Amino acid sequence: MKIAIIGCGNMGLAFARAFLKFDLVKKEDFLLVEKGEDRMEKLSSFQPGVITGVIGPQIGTYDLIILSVKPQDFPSVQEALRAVITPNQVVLSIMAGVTIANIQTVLDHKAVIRAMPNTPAMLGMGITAYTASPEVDMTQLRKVENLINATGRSVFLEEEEQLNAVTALSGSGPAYFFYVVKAMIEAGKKMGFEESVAALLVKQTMLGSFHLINTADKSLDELIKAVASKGGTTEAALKQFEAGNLDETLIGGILAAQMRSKELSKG
Ligand SMILES: NC(=O)C1=CN([C@@H]2O[C@H](COP(=O)(O)OP(=O)(O)OC[C@H]3O[C@@H](n4cnc5c(N)ncnc54)[C@H](OP(=O)(O)O)[C@@H]3O)[C@@H](O)[C@H]2O)C=CC1
Ligand SMILES: O=C(O)[C@@H]1CCC=N1
Repeated sequence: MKIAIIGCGNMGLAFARAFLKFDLVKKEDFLLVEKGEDRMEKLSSFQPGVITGVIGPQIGTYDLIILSVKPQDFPSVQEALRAVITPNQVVLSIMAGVTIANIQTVLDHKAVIRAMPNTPAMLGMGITAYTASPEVDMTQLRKVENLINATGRSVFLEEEEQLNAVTALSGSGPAYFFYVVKAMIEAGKKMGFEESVAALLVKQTMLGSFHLINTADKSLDELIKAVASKGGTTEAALKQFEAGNLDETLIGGILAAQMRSKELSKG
């Protein structure tokens, strides 16, 4: 399969690397479109078939076009892409909040898959939810699904609207996790540890706890209870979290992310 990627930043490149790792695409079958000079230089080590700063007619010869620019940069590629896109191509967009209908209209192109991955895709440990316009046939959908699965796991959604919630939950989710880890490391530093020691304590705690969630035959409440002894240290921390409505704050933040995704959908 020949793939053109428009916007080769964090996610565009993570996708390209994952496809290569699983031999789903040959290096020479990539066309990478990128704006930044320094970024283009970085891409050359990747040795793709073509690296370019402009969208030209050659794009029409690729099977799949991945749109991985920021939503606000999408207008900068629309006109050029609309002029060269061909009917048999499939567009895969990972842009937050940009709807299939919008992409179809501005590109005058019907076969569009919209997906929302997350940054663990860089390690092949991402989760991507996706949906497709009816004009994407089953063979095309399966091929793209295989590509997405090289970046981790995936889930097909019937309702495109749900991608706003996915964006808020798992798309942005890694940042919430890093935020909590960072705060815990800060607490460790405040208690007198070197950053490296605090980071080791926190990271291993998060890793082990994640595996407990996945393997222990206990609910999250039971897992919390198993740590929090009556009258003990954990209870003191949890009381403080509750007093500050930490769970409500987190839920509110995630709903704000969903709202932002909906706003982006309106253009
Ligand atoms: N980061 C994440 O966790 C996730 C991001 N997404 C979505 O993925 C998309 C990409 O995000 P991310 O990879 O983080 O962003 P990046 O900024 O890292 O990558 C986007 C790249 O596109 C380049 N670009 C901008 N305009 C053009 C253009 N006209 N032609 C070619 N290249 C262009 C940018 O260059 P320059 O920097 O010079 O502008 C940049 O290098 C976004 O739409 C985002 O919503 C989805 C899921 C998760
Ligand atoms: O913050 C954003 O808009 C993108 C979408 C999900 C993660 N990053």
